[in-house]
Amino acid sequence: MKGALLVAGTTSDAGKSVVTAGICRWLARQGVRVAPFKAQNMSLNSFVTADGAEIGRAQATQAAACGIEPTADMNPVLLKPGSDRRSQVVVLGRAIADVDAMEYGAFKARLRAVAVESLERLRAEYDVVICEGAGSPAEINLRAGDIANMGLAQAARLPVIVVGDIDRGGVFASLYGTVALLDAADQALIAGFLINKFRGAPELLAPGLDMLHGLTGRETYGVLPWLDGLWLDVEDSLALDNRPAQPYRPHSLRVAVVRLPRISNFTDIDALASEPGIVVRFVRSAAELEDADLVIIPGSRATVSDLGWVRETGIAQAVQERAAAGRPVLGICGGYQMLARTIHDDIESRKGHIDGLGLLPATVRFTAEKTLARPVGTAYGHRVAAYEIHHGVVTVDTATPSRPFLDGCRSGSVWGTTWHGALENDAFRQAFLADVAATAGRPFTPAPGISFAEFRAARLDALGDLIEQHVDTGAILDLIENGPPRDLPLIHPGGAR
Ligand SMILES: NC(=O)CC[C@H](N)C(=O)O
Repeated sequence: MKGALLVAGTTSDAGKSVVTAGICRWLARQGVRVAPFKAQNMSLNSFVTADGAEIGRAQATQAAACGIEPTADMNPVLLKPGSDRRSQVVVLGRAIADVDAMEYGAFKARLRAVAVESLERLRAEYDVVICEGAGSPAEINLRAGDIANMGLAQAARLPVIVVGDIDRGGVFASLYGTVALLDAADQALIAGFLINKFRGAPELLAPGLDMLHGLTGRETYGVLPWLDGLWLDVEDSLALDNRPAQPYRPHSLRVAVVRLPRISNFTDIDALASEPGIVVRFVRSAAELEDADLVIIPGSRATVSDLGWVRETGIAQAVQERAAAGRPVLGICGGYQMLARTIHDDIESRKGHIDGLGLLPATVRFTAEKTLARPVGTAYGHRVAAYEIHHGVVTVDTATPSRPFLDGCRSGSVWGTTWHGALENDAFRQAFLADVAATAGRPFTPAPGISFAEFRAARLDALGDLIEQHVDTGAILDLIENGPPRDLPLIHPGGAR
């Protein structure tokens, strides 16, 4: 079979990434040569491909669902917001500009061609490409310049399914309204719907689906049940904030991750979810650090401004007191930079010389050039493969004694590294956690035989199962191969007359 499909959504966080990953996994299991694609992604979770290109983390995970190596073509445009107004624009894996929304408009026409070419290359290489939209296709103010939703679907003649999140409520209005707000040509590509995050009684939903069909002439291809505890690296930070706090148990290792305003690559923490007996909480206040065995300051897209927030919230002082008391703290990339003595930044914040928290003997200097790398090293006697994404270059001050830790250092109970993904390495993670537990005085021993790769594969399989069990897969295959049904009715938007 050969073809493609675009998975759009009524809102951000409707579940497009998860559905795309699920369809990819299900197709790959059928022996189909399939690849994921997202023309334009806005995310602070990114990944470095084998050839050193930066792409959205979700596309890397979807590639894993397909059983293939991620490439820059799978996410040709990545926007990384550094403030409410400005984003770094990454094109085919390289940061090319830092722009506001108006300036970005000027790039768009060029980027549509880039995205369409990437998709064409993927379609030449793979039999099926499952494309993920961005936000909602019914952002009518942005339709003219769109490259990720209907603009892409038109350019590449893609059939489209729209995913709606029933847990938010208003799912019928948003599905109907999404179609009705589009012009006739766009409507002709919208084949039907998927309902996501359903946890009610199917018999109560059924009449609504019939009515939706009557109103739109379009099928609902499936109703996906709510899946608890899917802590997936395909999620964005919106989903992160909806995560309920887990209870601490007496023997659990308690990890508090500082929820920085511009948190990036929080998927680093994901590997901890594979360890039984670890409870991870994202925290915003100093008080919440108190009972944690390990505090992690994760990556940040805006190190200096997030460091300002860390000081304002009192978290800085709490972390300094912890370190003085010999309690564990780990800084990763932006978090590591914050733990340094000084930061020189004329690039990201343009704030010049800033004092860090001074918990590690290190100095940070921001450079215009972005480091994108896939380093391999050793720690605790185990091999560690990781990835790096940063402008700030940290130099460890050898005049002050500290111990090496990955590419960074350890001083007392404070560890710092620029490396993302290190915790995915099983033997290293377990040795590090055992050290943390011993330092914190917590009777926690990592369970033997845990494999993050297997844990991740099992989760991707669960998504494949979700599609297999709850979606009319025959109809999806038909869409992929033959495009949208030809007789789809036009919904007159109505409007005031
Ligand atoms: N990945 C990160 O945490 C990046 C840290 C910082 N924003 C830099 O670019 O250096």
